Amino acid sequence: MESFLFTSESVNEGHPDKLCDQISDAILDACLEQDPESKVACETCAKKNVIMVFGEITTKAKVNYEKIVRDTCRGIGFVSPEIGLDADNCKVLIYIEEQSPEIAYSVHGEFTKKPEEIGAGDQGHMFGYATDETPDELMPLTHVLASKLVAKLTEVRKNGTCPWLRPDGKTQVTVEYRDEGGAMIPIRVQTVLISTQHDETVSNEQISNDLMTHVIKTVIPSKFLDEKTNFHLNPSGRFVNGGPESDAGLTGRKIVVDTYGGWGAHGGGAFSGKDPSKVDRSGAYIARQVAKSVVASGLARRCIFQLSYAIGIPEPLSLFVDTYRTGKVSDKDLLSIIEEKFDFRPGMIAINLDLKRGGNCRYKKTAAYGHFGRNDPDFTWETIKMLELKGHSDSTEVEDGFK
Ligand SMILES: Nc1ncnc2c1ncn2[C@@H]1O[C@H](COP(=O)(O)OP(=O)(O)OP(=O)(O)O)[C@@H](O)[C@H]1O
Ligand code: MET
Repeated sequence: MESFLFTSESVNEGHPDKLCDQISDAILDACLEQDPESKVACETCAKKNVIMVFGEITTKAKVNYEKIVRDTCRGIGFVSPEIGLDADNCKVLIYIEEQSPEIAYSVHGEFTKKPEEIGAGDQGHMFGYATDETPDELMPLTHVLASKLVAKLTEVRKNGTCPWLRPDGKTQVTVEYRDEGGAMIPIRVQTVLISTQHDETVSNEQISNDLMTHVIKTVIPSKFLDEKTNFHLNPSGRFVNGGPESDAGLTGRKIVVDTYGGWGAHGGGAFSGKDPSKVDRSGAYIARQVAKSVVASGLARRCIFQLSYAIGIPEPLSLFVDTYRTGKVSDKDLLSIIEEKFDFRPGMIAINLDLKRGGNCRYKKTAAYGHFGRNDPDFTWETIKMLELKGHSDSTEVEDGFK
C-alpha cells in the first residue's frame, strides 16, 4: 500500500509568539482567580526590550499587569539582553480598556444572564479532532512528537543537562504514514528538524550530539527511527540571538501549534488571553472533548467535529462530524448521539468543563506545548464521555459510561 508524508511543527516557551501567549494567559489566570466572571480579551506583543499588553478586560480583580509580564518572562529564562530579553529591565506598556458595552450587553447582558442564556462571545467556527494513532493522547503523532521535542528542549535547559541551551526553539517532525480505511497508521519518522537558541561558546558538534542524545532519543520511540531518518539540527548554522530580540512576538500566532499540527482543520480563532465566554476557546475545547470521546468510546478510529456560533446567541448555529469512513455508525447517527450528550451553550460549557477557574497557572500551562492531548487534570476537556451504542450497531441510543 502506498505511504505518504505529513509534517507538524512546534515551538517552545521561549519562542516570542509563545511568550506572548503565556503572558496573555497568565493575565487571564490572575483575573479569573479573583473574579471567575472576568471578561478577558488580552493580547500581547513583544519586540526586543518592549512588551505591550493590550485588549479589553472587565474584572473586579486587582491585577498588577506589569508584575505578571516580568514574572512570566523571568520564568521562561529571559533574564538578560544577551539571551533575548531582560525581564527586570524591559519596557512594559499596558493599554487595556473595558469590554465594549455593546458586546457585554449582547453576550452576558452586562452580567445579568443565567449561564444557559449566555450568548457566544463572537461569531466563529471551531474544530475538534482525535485519532487513535497515539493510544494515550489520541492525537496526531507528528504533532505529539514535535510538541514533546520542544518540551524536552526546555526540560534539559532548565534542569542543567544542556547548560548551553537558551530559551527560544522550534521543532518539526515528518512521519511516513499509511491510510488504513481512513485511519492513520504511522510507519516511521522520516525527518526531525530542531532549531534551538544556544550560547556563543558551544560548538555545532556538541549541539548536534546533545540534541541527539538528550532530546531526540529520549522523545522519539526507537521503533520509529531508522538509518534513513533525516536529522536537521540547527540548519541555519548559528542561533545565538533569539526571543523577541530576533523575531517579534504576538498572541495567537501559533494556533496550529496549539491544536493539531495541521491535521483536521482550524477555524482561525486563537485561545490565549480569552475567557470561556469566547467560543474561539470554549467551543474548540468542547469540540476536542467530542472528537476524543467518539474515538475513546470506540465509535470511530478518527474524528473531526465542527461547531459554529453567532455573537449573543447561546445555541450553536451548526454541528458537523466526520469519521473519515472509520465510524461504527453513520456520521448522521453519530451526530445525534453527540447532540444528546453534550451541551454546546457557552455558559454551560464553562460550567461543565470548569473553565471559569483560573489561577495556579491553569491557563498559562495551556499556552505552551499544546492545548490538547495533555495528561493533566486541569485540561478538563480531555476527560472523555463514554458514548455507547445500546443493542444494534445502528442504534442512536446511548448511555453514560464514566464522566
Ligand atoms: N458589538 C459588536 N457586535 C458584533 N461584532 C462586533 C462587535 N464589536 C466588534 N465586532 C467585530 O468582531 C470582530 C472580532 O473578531 P475576531 O475574529 O478578530 O476576534 P478575536 O477575539 O480578536 O479573535 P481572533 O483574532 O483570535 O480570531 C471585531 O474585529 C469586529 O469586527
Ligand atoms: N475582544 C472582544 C471582547 O472583549 C471580543 C471580540 S469582538 C466581538 O469581547
